[in-house]
Amino acid sequence: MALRIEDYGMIGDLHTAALVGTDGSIDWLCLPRFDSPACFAALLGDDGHGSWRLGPASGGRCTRRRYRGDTLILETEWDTPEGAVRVTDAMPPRGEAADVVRVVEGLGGSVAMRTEMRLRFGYGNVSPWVRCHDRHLSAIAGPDAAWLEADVALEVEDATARAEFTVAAGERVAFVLTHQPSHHDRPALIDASEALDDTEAFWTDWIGGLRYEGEWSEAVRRSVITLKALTYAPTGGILAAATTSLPEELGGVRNWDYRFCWLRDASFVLQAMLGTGFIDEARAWRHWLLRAAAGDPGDLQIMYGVDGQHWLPENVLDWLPGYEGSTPVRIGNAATGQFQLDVWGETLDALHLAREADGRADEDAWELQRGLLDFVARNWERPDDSLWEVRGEQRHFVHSKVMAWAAFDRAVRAVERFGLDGPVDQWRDLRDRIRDDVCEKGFDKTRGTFTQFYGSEGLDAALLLLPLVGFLPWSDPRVVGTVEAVQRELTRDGYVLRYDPEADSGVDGLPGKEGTFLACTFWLVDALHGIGRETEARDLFERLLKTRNDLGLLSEEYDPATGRHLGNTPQAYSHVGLVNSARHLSGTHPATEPRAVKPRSED
Ligand SMILES: OC[C@H]1O[C@H](O[C@H]2O[C@H](CO)[C@@H](O)[C@H](O)[C@H]2O)[C@H](O)[C@@H](O)[C@@H]1O
Repeated sequence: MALRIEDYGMIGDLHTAALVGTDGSIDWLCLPRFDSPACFAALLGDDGHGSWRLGPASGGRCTRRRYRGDTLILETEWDTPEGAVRVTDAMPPRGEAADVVRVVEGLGGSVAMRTEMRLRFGYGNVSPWVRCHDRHLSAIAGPDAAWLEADVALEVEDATARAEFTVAAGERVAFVLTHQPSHHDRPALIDASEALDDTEAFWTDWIGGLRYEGEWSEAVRRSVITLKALTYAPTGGILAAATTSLPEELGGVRNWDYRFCWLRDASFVLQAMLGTGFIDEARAWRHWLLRAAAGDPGDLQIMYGVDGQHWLPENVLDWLPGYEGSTPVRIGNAATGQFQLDVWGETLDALHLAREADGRADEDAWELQRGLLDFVARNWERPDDSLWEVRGEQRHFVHSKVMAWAAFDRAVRAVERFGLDGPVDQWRDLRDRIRDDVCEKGFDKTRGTFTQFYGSEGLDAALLLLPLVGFLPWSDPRVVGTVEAVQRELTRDGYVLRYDPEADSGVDGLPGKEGTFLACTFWLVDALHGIGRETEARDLFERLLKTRNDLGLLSEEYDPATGRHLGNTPQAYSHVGLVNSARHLSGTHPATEPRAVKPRSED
């Protein structure tokens, strides 16, 4: 059985990522890309679906672990009765092929070690043809080939490689797993020590670009590193999370594939990246977006593959029993075909932010924006599926309409600030019409709160974003009433639910419940700060920091009753929330300014 979600740490090479457990087992790894089939899928099944354990022969969880400085090099240590040992795991910057480097180091005494590697391609469904000669192993099946080079002799039985060895203090034993499409020649061998040095140099250099002088600097650094690790370097696409089908309810059906680039999630990531000085990432994402969204603006999808791929059909992997029995295990995502009005607003907001940060107009981006604005002008009155991607009836979701308002607001500002060309009076008029529509139909005067959709009895945590996007000021009684209603009715032990799935006779069309949503809880921090309840905001933020695992990672959701992480991990949304709330509370981004970003040159 897989470990608790919070027991996993992530290593990655900006093409893909692996999850390493506290027991030294890699239980998740898709090769060669984030969205490729997994070769280690024990996370969603058992060892028979692929895993690679490396740790003391006596087994058990590590005594401690940490990332080496501000890098994605993971150091896992065990203190055993015989002595102490460290396993250092990393994926070096991608060269010719994908590599996973694991180095065992004796720290004291003499420790008996064991490794057991089951490569199972195709999400655990394909057992490869494995050949082994002393310290070298090769595995091949269909499109995949992998090689393991070890400093100790390997044995193979039932397509499983094993080795037992002892490390004394000061000794090192290295393993390098390399993957390449099977029709390519075997790539050149890499040296484990040099690879670790390269990995350290890469991350140390990258984090040097951070511009953040606020509080909670350690947590912010780890979150931006995690966000960077969720970026697909060849294209600049930003993933929602590194996994598929980690459940929002243990044993439930709310299991989705997050290994894609949602325009909404990526827009949130951009806010955090731009707000901490990473302008290059914003440029790369803008280029990715211009390529992915090229064509008819009406065909804009809410998500794309890491390379801009449009077709992401949802399928069920019926041979995988799921994380703690949570089925179905899905790959692909049917939400691709949904109409989520907010995405047009989020995308236009992100392009506006990127332009502000860059300080110059980009003709191609403006042409795309004009097309998107035309679409919003013609479609903002349609019901949609909302940012929560509900699979029930389409509705007039308040947050979606507000993001349509934001689309025209940013367009007006772009014309005013950059002198760009466009029908600005028409956009001003639409902006006013949408605001009037929302305030008339989306506000419940009796309860003093905005509602989830027009005429709804339910609330929505996304309503906390209304002042953040500049729709109304924090001082507006309707904003204060909404923040208080969300806090009163949508929290569990202080943590925020996205919405009540049972309100309005079941708004999302799905059975079961889910945990509290971490991004929404960070939005509540921002909202409490915005309405001047500073102490509460800080207390909630501190509580949220405690929900991070020992490595500073957050999944999508959290169950306050059990203290367990839920949903896909690590999740960009959650880490964005952390970075932005830290910035708000530290005063490096006043919550009263709609998503204002200070250009790096002004820092
Ligand atoms: O709850 C139903 C939906 O859940 C997923 O969507 C959530 O994750 C997305 C990626 O982070 C995020 O953009 C969205 O706001 C969240 O609701 C899932 O991807 C959907 O298919 C599913 O319908």
